[in-house]
Amino acid sequence: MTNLQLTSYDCIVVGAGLAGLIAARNLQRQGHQVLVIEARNRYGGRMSGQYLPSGQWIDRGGQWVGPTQERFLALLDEYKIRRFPSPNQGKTVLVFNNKRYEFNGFFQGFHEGEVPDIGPAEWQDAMSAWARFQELTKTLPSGYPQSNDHTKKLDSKTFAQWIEENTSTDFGQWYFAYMVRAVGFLGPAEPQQVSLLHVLWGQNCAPQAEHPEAELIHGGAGQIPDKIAAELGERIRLGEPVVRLNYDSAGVTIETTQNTFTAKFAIIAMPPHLAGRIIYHPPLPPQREQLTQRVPMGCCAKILISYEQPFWRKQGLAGVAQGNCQWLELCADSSDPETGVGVIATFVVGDRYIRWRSMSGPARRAAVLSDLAIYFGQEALFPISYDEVDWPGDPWTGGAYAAFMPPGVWTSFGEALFTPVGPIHWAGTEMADRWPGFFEGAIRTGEAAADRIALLLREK
Ligand SMILES: Cc1cc2nc3c(=O)[nH]c(=O)nc-3n(C[C@H](O)[C@H](O)[C@H](O)COP(=O)(O)OP(=O)(O)OC[C@H]3O[C@@H](n4cnc5c(N)ncnc54)[C@H](O)[C@@H]3O)c2cc1C
Ligand SMILES: [Mg+2]
Repeated sequence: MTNLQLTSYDCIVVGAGLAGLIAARNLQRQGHQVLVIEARNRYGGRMSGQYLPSGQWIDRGGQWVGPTQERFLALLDEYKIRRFPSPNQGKTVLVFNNKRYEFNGFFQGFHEGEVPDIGPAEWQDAMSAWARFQELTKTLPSGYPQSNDHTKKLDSKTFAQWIEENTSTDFGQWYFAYMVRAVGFLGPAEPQQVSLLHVLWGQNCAPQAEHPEAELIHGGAGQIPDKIAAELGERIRLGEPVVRLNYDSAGVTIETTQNTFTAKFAIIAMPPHLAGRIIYHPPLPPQREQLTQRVPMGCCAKILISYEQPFWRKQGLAGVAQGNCQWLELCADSSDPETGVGVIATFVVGDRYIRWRSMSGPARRAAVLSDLAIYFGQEALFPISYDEVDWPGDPWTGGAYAAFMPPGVWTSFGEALFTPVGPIHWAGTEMADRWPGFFEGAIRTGEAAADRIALLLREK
């Protein structure tokens, strides 16, 4: 038995991640009665931080912001949160097939600066395939992928198939696998798991060329949820998973594990697979039911390793590394110059994650540190702290950084991602048409959902 709460709300927002918090805050600012219901005992979802004993913060979820992420930048400015350029002075390390290279450049699809000394045929193979990839992205119109003959063809292929057809060297193959596995394109995913159409779409609406990792935040992105939540005060309930949602044209009745609430509208602000776990009555349209069975989260753990100092700088290294090592394909310097502590953020992704997660805690740590030593030298073996964030093992997220589309999903079920069902509206970074998978996408969908509900409330 759950307790029926007598107040009826204008809108109940389910999920206090960034999208849900923004939606609720914006509705409340317009004078509407809102309630936010969150499963976890904390706000923020994938926006989550922590201070270490050293005084250095770490972001357990997302951490970076880039110059074209306008809504996120506006939010940072609104709360007077200061940023700093992501440290990248010095050489990048590339380790490919057990050979180590240092170079004054970087590549994640498009490349900048010096080219690594990988061999002209290998580099040329990657670059000419990149040019073809770019050409192919231009064949998609802007906005969500529509369903037509062209997109259906692209959606019938995995990214692995495209890589196979367009590269002829080991390095060329890895160049693209790295992009989808380490960098993301929403997911991240192993290339054989993701639709070519999805990758092309990700490249169009969230391109690395716009430098989404250009800046970091003093004190971390994880400080933001508390600031938004402070404005909502008592209107957020933590530790109450929503289990059931009944709806009709008059509104919604929402059951949590403890209580029952009613409202005119609901915004479900979470990744699609979690939205699909709620029991809806009447059942959702079959297209939506089918969609939420098909949108998996990326398989990725984040690891933050800190050191007395950013020791790699003494060797002229940037703290940025990429390569096909056994566990780590991407490392990034996340040291805040104001603390002096050295922090490397890294990820274990895809099939590497599955193997790594089956090992003991000490073995996982040893695996990560030994790869760091290959990239940055023996000092990497002696951190002052080591934090693993196992997002796939966390039932209230289920993976990182975000969800991705396997073949056939966009063109058969894509519309259900954002189409409201009666009084139920959707939000969350996965359904953004600009910067999906990023904080920016989450904010955009939260703002859009609040705008739509505000309009509907005026009409009611
Ligand atoms: C490791 C990692 C690194 C990332 N790096 C970056 C980065 O550097 N820059 C960037 O811009 N983005 C990054 N991202 C992505 C960014 O964090 C997300 O896009 C964003 O935080 C998603 O917000 P959201 O509100 O859409 O979803 P979430 O944050 O997932 O919020 C959903 C909320 O719903 C709650 N919930 C789920 N089910 C229920 C239920 N039944 N009842 C009640 N509540 C429920 C969850 O607990 C959660 O709080 C990263 C993410 C991860 C995980
Ligand atoms: Mg969030």
